[in-house]
Amino acid sequence: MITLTGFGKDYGDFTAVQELDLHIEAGETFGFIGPNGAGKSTTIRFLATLLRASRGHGEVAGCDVMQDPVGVRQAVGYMPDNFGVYDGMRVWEFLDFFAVAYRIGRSERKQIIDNVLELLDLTHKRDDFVNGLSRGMKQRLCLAKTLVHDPPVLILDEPASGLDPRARVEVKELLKELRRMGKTILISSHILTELADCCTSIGIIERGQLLMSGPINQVYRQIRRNRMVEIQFVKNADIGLSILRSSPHLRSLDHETTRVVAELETDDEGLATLMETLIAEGVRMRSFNDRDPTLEDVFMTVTKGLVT
Ligand SMILES: Nc1ncnc2c1ncn2[C@@H]1O[C@H](COP(=O)(O)OP(=O)(O)OP(=O)(O)O)[C@@H](O)[C@H]1O
Repeated sequence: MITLTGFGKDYGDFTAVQELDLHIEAGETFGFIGPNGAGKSTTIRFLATLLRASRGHGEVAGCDVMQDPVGVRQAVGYMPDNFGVYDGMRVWEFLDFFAVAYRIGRSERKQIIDNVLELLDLTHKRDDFVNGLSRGMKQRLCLAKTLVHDPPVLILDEPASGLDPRARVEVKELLKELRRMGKTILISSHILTELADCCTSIGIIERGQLLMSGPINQVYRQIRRNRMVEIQFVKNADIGLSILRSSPHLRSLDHETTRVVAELETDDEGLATLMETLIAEGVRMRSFNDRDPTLEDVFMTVTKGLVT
């Protein structure tokens, strides 16, 4: 649904983005992660047809970003990192303004606006003035305006920045809902916890270079070949411990009475075999938890902290 091939952008002598290749499948929620100044907004603004590439090209929903910007705009709902709202406009008028810009007919507009307000839980604010809304509500309204033309692709630049924890959770829930609706979503952030549980794939960018990208679990696995397994024994913990200690895959072991954290250099098959052996030897467990590294582990491993 979104492809970038050799995309690069220079501002004068400064290269903000080098040669970036990216591929995002339909239905993905892609987290675009990088420190401040890494080149996220530059890439996003190109995809939103607001900036010309210095090299390379891009495609969104089958439309070439440079050759067919109108096609791209029809397919994309774009939320910039800094957005303005107009004074003296009511919430429904703000949405109506964008609906008109997308040439949606008068007869359809009211229903569309009602639906979008309901989805974003803003129905009760319909007649309020936009500039009187809280930051969280303004952010939700801005997300609402990206949806009025029902685009298959959403490109959201730091949609949860500056929000309090409750509003952040609401944004995450909304993203999940939009994914369920079949939208392809590209969301940028430098706040990792924000993206960890709502993305299906991620890309990590630093100093204008994509350091790593792919399905989130694959990226985790690439970072840490060893698996961290947390086991809670109910019976025969001593047998369980000796099985673990004799495993050729064991790299480290941390245990306290009935709870064990074992680091094993193995794959899914290896873990399944271990579980089988434990059960066959009469070890009873109440949990066997293959703990993934966190997004923060991945980020710290991949980036070098070169951009400030
Ligand atoms: N119009 C511009 N002219 C000159 N340099 C620019 C311009 N826009 C961005 N840059 C520079 O390009 C680099 C990448 O900026 P960009 O805004 O794409 O980063 P970002 O990853 O979105 O950062 P942030 O998380 O802080 O928004 C930065 O060093 C920035 O200062």
